[in-house]
Amino acid sequence: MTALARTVEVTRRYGDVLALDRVSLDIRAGELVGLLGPNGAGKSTLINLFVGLRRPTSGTVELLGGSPQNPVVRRGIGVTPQETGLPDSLKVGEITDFVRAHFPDALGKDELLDRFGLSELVKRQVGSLSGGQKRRLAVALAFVGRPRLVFLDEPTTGLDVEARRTLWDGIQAFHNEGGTVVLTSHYLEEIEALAQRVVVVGQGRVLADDTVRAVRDMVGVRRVSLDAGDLPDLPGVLSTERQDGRVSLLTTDPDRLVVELVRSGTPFSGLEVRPTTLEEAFLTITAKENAHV
Ligand SMILES: Nc1ncnc2c1ncn2[C@@H]1O[C@H](COP(=O)(O)OP(=O)(O)OP(=O)(O)O)[C@@H](O)[C@H]1O
Repeated sequence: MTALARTVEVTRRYGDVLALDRVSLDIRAGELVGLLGPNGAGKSTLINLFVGLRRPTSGTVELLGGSPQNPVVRRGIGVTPQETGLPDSLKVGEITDFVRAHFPDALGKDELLDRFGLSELVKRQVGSLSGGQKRRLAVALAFVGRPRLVFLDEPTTGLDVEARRTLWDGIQAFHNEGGTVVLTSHYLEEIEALAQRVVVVGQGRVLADDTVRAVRDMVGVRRVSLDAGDLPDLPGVLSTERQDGRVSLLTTDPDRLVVELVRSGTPFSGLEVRPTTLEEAFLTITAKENAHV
């Protein structure tokens, strides 16, 4: 498969901060790749290097067979950075037309707005939109120029469930037609809904590059919380915290843990099992790995 974007041994420093550390990555045509990792992992830096907003300190970045610094090359991509500023006084339809005018074969306005559930907002000024609506518009605009490759940095942060699903549908439709997508997310759920390939980034390095399933097993840590006194030794516990009589256990196998807890006859109440944040999962896994060194 052809690589549409590639980094080779890319390092990026900001002063003393090593944001990316010799990252080599190929984004192949037709892929939907999720970049997953905790805050400060280097995801945005990687996207910014791919789209030419930053240059590497060392190593090379290729985009669509050329340099990301070349504006002609960049015309073939769509980008929604983590933060965007759209002019408040323009209407949704006007902004869409403005962006469309930059591309020779732009997507029709109605089609674009329909795809991203924005049709009813076409006459609204951007300043009057909710945060979530603005974000959806910003993401939609990445698709205006019929790009071959789209980079979305945390496309759905701050969106409610329904808005998130509408965006996912728009992104998925583009991908189903053969489009290539790279998106960053903190949400494993989002990556699972969209991507086949997950690249886990941590401390500037690629920690894993695999299928969603394989990575889920790696970071699929759950938090089991309960009100209880002393607990017996339970299987598969990665860490234990206790606060005000409430115990929180992190585990990759909550079912087994709860079965063993019940079997032990230990009195407890208020049992709750919920996903951990990715950050918690990473901290746990890293702490465990370090403990074994
Ligand atoms: N312009 C900058 N100047 C100095 N340090 C920076 C700059 N941009 C990023 N960094 C640092 O580089 C590291 C990687 O940041 P980056 O924004 O790429 O991470 P991220 O994975 O996108 O994080 P988040 O999920 O919080 O957006 C962090 O330590 C960050 O503080």
